[in-house]
Amino acid sequence: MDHPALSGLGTADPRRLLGCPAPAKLNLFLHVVGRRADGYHLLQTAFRLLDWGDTLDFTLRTDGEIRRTSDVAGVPAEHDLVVRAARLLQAHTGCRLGADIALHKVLPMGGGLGGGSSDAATTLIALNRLWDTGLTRTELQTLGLQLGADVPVFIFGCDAFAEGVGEALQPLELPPAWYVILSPGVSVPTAEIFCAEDLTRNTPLIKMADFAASTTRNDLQPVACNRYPEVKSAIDWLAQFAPARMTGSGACVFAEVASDDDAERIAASCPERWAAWKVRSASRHPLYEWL
Ligand SMILES: C[C@](O)(CO)[C@H](O)COP(=O)(O)OP(=O)(O)OC[C@H]1O[C@@H](n2ccc(N)nc2=O)[C@H](O)[C@@H]1O
Ligand SMILES: Nc1ncnc2c1ncn2[C@@H]1O[C@H](COP(=O)(O)OP(=O)(O)OP(=O)(O)O)[C@@H](O)[C@H]1O
Repeated sequence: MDHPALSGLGTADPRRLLGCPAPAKLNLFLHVVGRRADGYHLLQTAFRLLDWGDTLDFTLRTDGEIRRTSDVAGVPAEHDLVVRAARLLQAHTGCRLGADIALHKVLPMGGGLGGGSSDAATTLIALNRLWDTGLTRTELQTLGLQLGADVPVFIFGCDAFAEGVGEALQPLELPPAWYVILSPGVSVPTAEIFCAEDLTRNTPLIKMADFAASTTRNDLQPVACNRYPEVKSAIDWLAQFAPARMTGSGACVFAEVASDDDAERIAASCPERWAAWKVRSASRHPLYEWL
């Protein structure tokens, strides 16, 4: 019988899954609607998956070790969400297999693009396959939530309207779109923004059907702009071309534009001190069919 990993990306070797994508997300809006007793905030947000992200390679080990085989600047292996995700899956399932994991980082860290969370989600999805541990999508989402509030949506695997701390997900049908994304060159710690005294925490609830860019906002944006003026400068610059907004807790900002050409032109004219990308939406996670 074929090992499930045989149909892995980029290899026919059942011990390897190479080039597994970990896509970025945008929060098209983000409302803070309350706070739980444990300090975590209750949100309403729209997650949009993007056709752009990190990639990971997984190689089976039979000795149970989890090793990260690539360097990631500023993230020691023991803190890496990828390593933590692999250990969590081992502990949860009692699996005695291990893995060498190479992480090829493309997404800016602390960017609000969910890079670390997506890396963790891809690790759970890929190792569940490589180790044949057989967890369902829902079980992996629940496990992923232990690693971070943004992990479940990547396992859910499509654009979503999210409530709770971001884990109560409903699929969202959105037309394909082009975005320009700017990184203003600062890294914004998520916890610092959520802990800020000046954060609005009582935005009224909306219904999913009422979601529209014009009537929503990112409640974390004013706090991040106050503390990191480069975020505000990037929004102001991008807003010359199209309505611009911060994603997640920042620092990246984005605008939806009409075409590939517009995205190319705007990204190319970005001030040199910032990085800019033209990015297409992706309605499905590339590993969606693996669960
Ligand atoms: C801002 C978003 O990216 C929007 O999608 C997420 O809410 C953040 O998700 P994340 O990066 O996976 O965040 P976590 O690693 O779970 O949490 C980091 C810190 O942010 C704060 N936090 C996060 C999520 C949330 N709903 N309420 C919070 O108050 C907590 O202080 C937490 O200690
Ligand atoms: N594999 C990883 N990739 C990126 N960051 C990681 C990883 N593992 C741990 N981290 C830590 O997590 C922090 C946040 O990284 P990440 O890129 O996910 O932020 P983010 O895009 O703001 O996420 P979010 O949108 O989920 O808040 C980093 O500063 C880093 O210290």
